[in-house]
Amino acid sequence: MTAANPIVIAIDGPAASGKGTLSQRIADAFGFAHLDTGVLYRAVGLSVLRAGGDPADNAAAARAARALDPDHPILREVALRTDEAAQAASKVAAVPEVRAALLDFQRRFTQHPPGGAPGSVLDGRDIGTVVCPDASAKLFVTASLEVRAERRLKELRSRGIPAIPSDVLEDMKTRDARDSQRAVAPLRPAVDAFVLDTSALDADEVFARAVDHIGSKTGLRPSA
Ligand SMILES: Nc1ncnc2c1ncn2[C@@H]1O[C@H](COP(=O)(O)OP(=O)(O)O)[C@@H](O)[C@H]1O
Ligand SMILES: Nc1ccn([C@@H]2O[C@H](COP(=O)(O)OP(=O)(O)O)[C@@H](O)[C@H]2O)c(=O)n1
Repeated sequence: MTAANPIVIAIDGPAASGKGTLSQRIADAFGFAHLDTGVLYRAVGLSVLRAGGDPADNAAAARAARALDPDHPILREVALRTDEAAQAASKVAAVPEVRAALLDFQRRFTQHPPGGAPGSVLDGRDIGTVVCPDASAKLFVTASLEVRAERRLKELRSRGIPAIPSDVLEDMKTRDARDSQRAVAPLRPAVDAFVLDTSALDADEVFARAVDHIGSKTGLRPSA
């Protein structure tokens, strides 16, 4: 059975800041479900490309967003991790109809966390500001552009996806700019978010600080 008011932890930040890594650890530690919302935008972008369309075409992007459901096989493809999918994602992400369709998807997840979990952790760009403004705790995870590009390069190579350092850095700059400057749900910390610069912190240190913050907001401690 799902709790009446499931807890939501919101984790936002720019590309490769460590949001996904932190979110999964928090979800595991507190027994919550995790939704990487970037995957939804990547799936919409990739669907449009696969159909031979242009991710900046509002109608095509909106159609793909409305067709996405939690069982769609594209959500599990390795191709979602490529720069091509990331760029397409940040284009469809500027389309208001896409954001509206994905808002419903995300809210359903928080209201009924899979597996009857008592709460959920969502990571993205606008979780604390738009998707879950009433989240129990909000974190904004960031790091310098150079550190983030280096992390993404290592990650892509470890997944067997070929990557050129200067391209990865440029991709990140372009997406940061597009995500921060768009009219709808731009990337920015919520006023009540705890901002965590991870440039000089390893994943364990980031996790420890996040647990302290979540504890101070909710009174909860990790159960695992
Ligand atoms: N604090 C950290 N220090 C070093 N590497 C990290 C840290 N956090 C995450 N990483 C690594 O950086 C890469 C990007 O992290 P990820 O969590 O996917 O970022 P995001 O979800 O913000 O795009 C991954 O390979 C991850 O293992
Ligand atoms: N909540 C979200 C999540 C992602 N996005 C968009 O989707 C793109 C890919 O998101 P992501 O989280 O997978 O990207 P990375 O941080 O992993 O590089 C971002 O550049 C944003 O344009 C968004 O607009 N809102």
